[in-house]
Amino acid sequence: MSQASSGTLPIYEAFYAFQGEGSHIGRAAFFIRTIGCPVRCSWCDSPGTWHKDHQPESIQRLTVDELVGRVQESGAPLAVITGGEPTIYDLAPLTQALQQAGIRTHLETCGAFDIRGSFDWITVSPKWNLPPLRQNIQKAHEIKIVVDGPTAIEDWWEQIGSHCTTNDFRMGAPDIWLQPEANQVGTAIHDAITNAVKSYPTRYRAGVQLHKIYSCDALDPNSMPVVG
Ligand SMILES: Nc1nc2[nH]cc(C(=O)O)c2c(=O)[nH]1
Ligand code: SF4
Ligand SMILES: [Mg+2]
Repeated sequence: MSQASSGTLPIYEAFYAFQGEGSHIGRAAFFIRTIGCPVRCSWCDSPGTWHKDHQPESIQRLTVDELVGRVQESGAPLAVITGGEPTIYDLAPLTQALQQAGIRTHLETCGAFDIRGSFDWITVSPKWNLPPLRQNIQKAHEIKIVVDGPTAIEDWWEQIGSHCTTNDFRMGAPDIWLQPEANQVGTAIHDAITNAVKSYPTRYRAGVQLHKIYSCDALDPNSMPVVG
């Protein structure tokens, strides 16, 4: 995997919006989306980040200082580092600089790589093409399962359930969000999620991609078009 060279990262987009998913849904957040993802999910909504080695003109490599400056200018209290798959890079210089500037650091990752950096919040969204490491499931503050078919919920529980020390949110278990895959939104997936939440009420939460309903990312001209 390639490394960030001397305090720079290849950035696909950096924009100000609100967190559209998970426990921080609706909170103002600055998004830093790195380029490069070896996972290649069929329904990826950021496939533009896949151009790991090919860098069209629109793709920028930014320094940590530039990135922190942009977050500060925006006024956002937190920065969501996402991708692509951001953990293919050493995120320690960026996260340290953000935290020193008083900005909280949140991570969106598939969990398949070592996490290098200091994060206030870790979201692991596991992907079958490259399943997560046990230690990352244990580090996660929340787990986001993209429900892309009728067996997705039980298949993922079989895969990661034993990695969780407890499955009861009252005992400090991470929230496990069930989020409908955008192209499959419809009654069957919604019903499957509703039934799972009712059957396992301490384990699951029903999720949504609120930013797609609002199209809020597009309000910032520095955001790239969302697919799906
Ligand atoms: N507004 C907004 N919220 C998000 N939460 C997770 C996102 C992601 O692409 O990782 C995302 C995103 O792309 N936009
Ligand atoms: S892990 Fe995320 S960025 Fe990578 S292909 Fe899958 S959905 Fe897209
Ligand atoms: Mg997205």
